[in-house]
Amino acid sequence: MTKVKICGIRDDHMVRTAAKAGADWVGFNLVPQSPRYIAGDEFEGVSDKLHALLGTAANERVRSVVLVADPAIDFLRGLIDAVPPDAIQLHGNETPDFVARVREVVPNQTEIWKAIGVASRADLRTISDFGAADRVLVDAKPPKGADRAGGHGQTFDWSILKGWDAPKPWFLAGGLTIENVANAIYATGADAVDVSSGVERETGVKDSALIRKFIAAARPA
Ligand SMILES: O=C(O)c1ccccc1N[C@@H]1O[C@H](COP(=O)(O)O)[C@@H](O)[C@H]1O
Repeated sequence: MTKVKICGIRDDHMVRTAAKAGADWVGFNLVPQSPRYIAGDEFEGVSDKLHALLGTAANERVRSVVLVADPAIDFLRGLIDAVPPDAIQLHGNETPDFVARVREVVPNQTEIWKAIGVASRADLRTISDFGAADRVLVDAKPPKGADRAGGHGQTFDWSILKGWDAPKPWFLAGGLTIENVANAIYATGADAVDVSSGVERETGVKDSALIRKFIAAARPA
């Protein structure tokens, strides 16, 4: 069954909605430039709000992911000490060496995911450099001049994944919607998908019905 991550959730109600709809992961965004940012106001940026959301996810038995971009190592230490998520998603310009450093400071029970923007088969080859990552998110590259690496609702040419021998577990991300997700899974062979913009009624505002429809579309009966 295709696994689904719903990213950019900002309130308890949507955590519960996603969990009840059958999401495998919920993602919380700590990228300040993002419209899905969960403001950090204390403890090196780990806010009470994030703490509460991670607690709700644990109660709802849905796995939690904290999305960061080019974080300071000390910031990650603070995050882990406060309340460790099930995964940390690195969605900036992190190098393979940096990801390896993150792996050293984050306990093994928290997975490290690395997002890679792709537009060609050559971009896919860079993935094998990220040996320290548990999973990769294969996402569209951001538009030119964008202030953040993801969450733009843009797809990429899925045909570049044809015949790809993935070196590790991976997600398909980038512009997935209730209309295109089934076709995207068919075209790429992805067994896990990640969505943010595609389940929003307006930028940064998740929609319960779209979350339910997206998960149903990713897992047709
Ligand atoms: O959602 C954001 O604003 C965001 C900001 C910075 C880095 C990543 C971000 N989102 C991630 O991007 C992909 C694709 O999102 P979309 O479905 O195309 O909106 C997804 O993994 C989000 O987690």
